[in-house]
Amino acid sequence: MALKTLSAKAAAALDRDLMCTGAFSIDQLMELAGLSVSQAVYRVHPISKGKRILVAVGPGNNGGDGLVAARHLCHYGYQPTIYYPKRSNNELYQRLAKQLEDLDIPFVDDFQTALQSSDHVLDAVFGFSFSGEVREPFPAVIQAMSETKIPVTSVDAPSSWDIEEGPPKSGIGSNFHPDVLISLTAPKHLAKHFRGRHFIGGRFVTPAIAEKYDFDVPAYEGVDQIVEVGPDGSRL
Ligand SMILES: NC(=O)C1=CN([C@@H]2O[C@H](COP(=O)(O)OP(=O)(O)OC[C@H]3O[C@@H](n4cnc5c(N)ncnc54)[C@H](O)[C@@H]3O)[C@@H](O)[C@H]2O)[C@@H](O)CC1
Ligand SMILES: [K+]
Repeated sequence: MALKTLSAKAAAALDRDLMCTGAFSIDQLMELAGLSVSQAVYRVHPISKGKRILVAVGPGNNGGDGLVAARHLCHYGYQPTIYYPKRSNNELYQRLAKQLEDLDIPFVDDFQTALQSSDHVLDAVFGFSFSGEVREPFPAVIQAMSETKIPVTSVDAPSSWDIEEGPPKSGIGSNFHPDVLISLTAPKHLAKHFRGRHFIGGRFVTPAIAEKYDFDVPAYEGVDQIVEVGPDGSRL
């Protein structure tokens, strides 16, 4: 058995398909994505390992998943802190941020300082629409996540990795190897280069969609929104 993965192009088409033919709204997909991410963090980093979760939030939907996950983590009893330097005018993200502010979750401007008093980092900077060289202000964030001894969980992609090819050969991101990856709906090609703990979240996909995009829907258990898989995609 081999891990079935999607290109960035297929992942974007799948997303559109879920919303057009699948009748899901973006809010729903983001809520399900963020819920899966929160469960993966709970699985790898139970509260007994430390409550302080630093969430690095990027400007797109990957960042939105991070905002949703932070809300769920707060309700589980964690203390999230949000680094969100490029706020969008998009109403959806503004509502997600407001929901966090109403829970008194702090937003900080200095990622490196916040990192020093964190127990776990959630990397929700870039997902499958990332391309090119990392632009400001994110190079220092990727560098800090590469160097920290604090465990890092990446949402959908280790931020700065090429979606098809994996880690860059040199420069920013070339030494970024997060401990955990949670692939949303289906792993992207870069997952073949990932060596940490790998989870899949996407317990809403119809068999027809999975067949159309040729990926495996793992066997979820109980009320779980995530499944941990090995390098070949089989359930652990
Ligand atoms: N079905 C799914 O799989 C779902 C996926 N979602 C999430 O949505 C993500 C994709 O979201 P988007 O398409 O909004 O894109 P991303 O969040 O991957 O990133 C796009 C943003 O990053 C910026 N960016 C791209 N390259 C950059 C660079 N080199 N330097 C600095 N900034 C850069 C873009 O300007 C844009 O603002 C997925 O990876 C996943 O996390 C969910 O929110 C919804 C459901
Ligand atoms: K990410």
